[in-house]
Amino acid sequence: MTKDSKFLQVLAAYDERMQSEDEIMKSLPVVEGMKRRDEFLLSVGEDAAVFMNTLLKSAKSKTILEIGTSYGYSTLWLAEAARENDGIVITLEADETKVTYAKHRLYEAGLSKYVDFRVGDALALMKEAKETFDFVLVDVWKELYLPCFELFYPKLKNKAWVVADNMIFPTQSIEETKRYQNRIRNTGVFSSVLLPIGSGMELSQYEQIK
Ligand SMILES: C[S@@+](CC[C@H](N)C(=O)[O-])C[C@H]1O[C@@H](n2cnc3c(N)ncnc32)[C@H](O)[C@@H]1O
Repeated sequence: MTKDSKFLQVLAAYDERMQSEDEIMKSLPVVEGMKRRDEFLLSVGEDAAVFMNTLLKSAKSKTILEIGTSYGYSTLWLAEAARENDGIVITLEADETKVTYAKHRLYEAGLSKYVDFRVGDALALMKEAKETFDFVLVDVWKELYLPCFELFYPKLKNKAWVVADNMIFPTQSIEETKRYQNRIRNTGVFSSVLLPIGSGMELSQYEQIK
């Protein structure tokens, strides 16, 4: 993994924030943690990020959709691959404060040019989107996985990759993520596998019926 120094500096800042947040989150009762969830990065974590970054580069994916920017940790990794692929990350987030932070970090990493930040409700933004996608990361609140899928499915290019996070953890949202998993597997047009990376990722590749 060769990454430039600006990327590594920004990554170190995220890692520092992540470590202190992990301690706070561990000390909070589940209900309190849920109430305060907007304070935290809630990132996919490094293993999942490295996996997606590598996959994007091998697949040479150009039009990358991220549903759930949060504070931009996963966006950083997707954008680093987009730069190599001469592509773009379109990232959707409802919370403007988080987007402001993410924009600042991506600017520091020298990757702003490769990210199109769209602020608002992901479902509305996806309905408006004119693009078709080579890669989608689904990492929004879990009750939205299924409605999000119905909106991006018609916008997938042939052989597009779709990654959905939190298929294994947290266990409280397993019912919702399972519903997404059943839906994508039952279409019959995706090859899909559950990977024990990070919080569990459903990796699916779309293959158009000829
Ligand atoms: C798990 S976090 C994303 C983490 C991020 N992908 C990362 O790895 O750094 C989920 C994000 O989805 C956002 N979100 C929730 N509902 C949304 C909606 N309807 N439209 C857009 N964003 C939404 C939340 O504000 C939150 O920041």
